[in-house]
Amino acid sequence: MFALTSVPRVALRASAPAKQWAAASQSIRHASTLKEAVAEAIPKKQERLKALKAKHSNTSLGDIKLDNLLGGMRGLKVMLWEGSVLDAERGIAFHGKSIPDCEKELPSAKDLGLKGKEMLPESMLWLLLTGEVPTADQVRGLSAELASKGKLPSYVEKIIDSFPKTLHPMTQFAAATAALNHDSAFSAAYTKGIKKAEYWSPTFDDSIDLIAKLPAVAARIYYNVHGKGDGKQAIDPNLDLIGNFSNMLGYGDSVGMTDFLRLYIAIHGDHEGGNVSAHTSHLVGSALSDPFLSYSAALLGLAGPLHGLANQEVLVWFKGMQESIGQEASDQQIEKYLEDTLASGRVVPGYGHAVLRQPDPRFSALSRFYEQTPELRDQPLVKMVQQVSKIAPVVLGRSNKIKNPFPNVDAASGAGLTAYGMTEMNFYTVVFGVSRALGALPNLVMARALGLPIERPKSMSIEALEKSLK
Ligand SMILES: CC(=O)SCCNC(=O)CCNC(=O)[C@H](O)C(C)(C)COP(=O)(O)OP(=O)(O)OC[C@H]1O[C@@H](n2cnc3c(N)ncnc32)[C@H](O)[C@@H]1OP(=O)(O)O
Ligand SMILES: O=C([O-])CC(=O)C(=O)O
Repeated sequence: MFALTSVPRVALRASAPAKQWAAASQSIRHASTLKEAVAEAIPKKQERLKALKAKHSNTSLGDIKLDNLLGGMRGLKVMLWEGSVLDAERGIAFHGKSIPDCEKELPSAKDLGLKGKEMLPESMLWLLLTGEVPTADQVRGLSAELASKGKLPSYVEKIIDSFPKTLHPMTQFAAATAALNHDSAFSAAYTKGIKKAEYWSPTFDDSIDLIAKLPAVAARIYYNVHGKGDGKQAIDPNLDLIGNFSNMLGYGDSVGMTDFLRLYIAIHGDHEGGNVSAHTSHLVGSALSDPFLSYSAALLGLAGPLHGLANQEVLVWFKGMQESIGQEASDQQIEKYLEDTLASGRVVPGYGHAVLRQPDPRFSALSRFYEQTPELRDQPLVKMVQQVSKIAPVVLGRSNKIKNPFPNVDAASGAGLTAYGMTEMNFYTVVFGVSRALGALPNLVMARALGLPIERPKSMSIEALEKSLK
């Protein structure tokens, strides 16, 4: 369906004049498939990168200090990442668009005539890959394409069914994702000797294939571990990606849950390139591992408690607090519980951030959803999330080491899932993992389109540092 021959010619000529690129970019709104739109966007990016390299190859972007080396490389500008940029004060922007911008501009469930009103993750995927807001028709076409590719091969179903129920769902998710590489178009093309300039095309095909299949992988794990859904992962060709995901998970009758999942998955999709999951997929992909392997590695990073698993940890922490001080706890009791958590040497999950220095706009988007949804507003856990979000910044702010005392997205996300009946907290990071592919995989496509090299930073031993800093 996506043979290279269907790619418009303009996309394949890297050195056409600038005017032509401008025309190509305007025509993206008329591209009928996402692949056509990406093919049209790529030459323009190649041209801009070429111009930057020609002019600024030796321009400094900042010094490297010992603190950077020892401090998890914070603040070092060392990666190219096209989908989004994170500002410490304003939060995430997807090709310059904030979450409220996206909520206004991206085609929503309502725009496609579906039940619900939230923006569709397909719209976000289109924006992340092309930098353009798609039309409702383009999103409808993408939804149909994803639905047509969503079914799992039976060998993967068997692999998932062979896992013990006690194996953490994230381990199952990463293992099944890696196994999908059996049918990787990129691996097959590479083995045949595809040219470097064409790498992006099978990378795109694998990426779309994986994004299409992740909901079914997740739902099968949910069914096996928690017994929800009907175990069949049937796909309705007339539904959007998340409409189908919600059905497979067994929540399809709840418009509220389906729409909440759309918002959740759209806003968790990308958080620039340096976070652990995104960076991992970029790093692994830079060795030309295919998208299934690269994203499997990303999921293993997402499974860490300081990153994506924090959404599970938040619920564990809330449960512990409710058991200790009850559901109707006073502000003073919560303050004391927070102080005790800090004193015990544990982190308060859902708070703090490596880059953000203000409340996470994704937290605000989820809070807005809760406030505007009558069936959620008065749920005890939702109320507690809001209550803690007012007290924790004060308590954490008293510590002189915590740089950001405000809530991040993980502080809010589990409460909505719980309120809609998904009480199995060890599945929450899997939902995050269905989402993060929207950002990580487009970056692999762009990295290959732009010919980025294998990532290989320099490391130093203590001895080497002592010598070089003498
Ligand atoms: C989708 C996401 O990944 S969002 C992040 C999800 N993770 C969490 O919510 C876990 C809780 N938060 C944290 O552990 C941290 O804030 C992180 C991992 C997110 C960021 O880490 P850093 O960039 O190192 O934060 P920061 O520079 O503020 O850390 C300084 C110190 O404050 C501590 N600190 C930071 N946040 C917290 C917190 N929420 N609770 C307790 N201590 C904290 C750090 O552990 C560190 O302590 P140390 O010097 O003894 O090692
Ligand atoms: O940006 C980060 O480091 C962590 C984060 O919020 C994300 O990946 O969504």
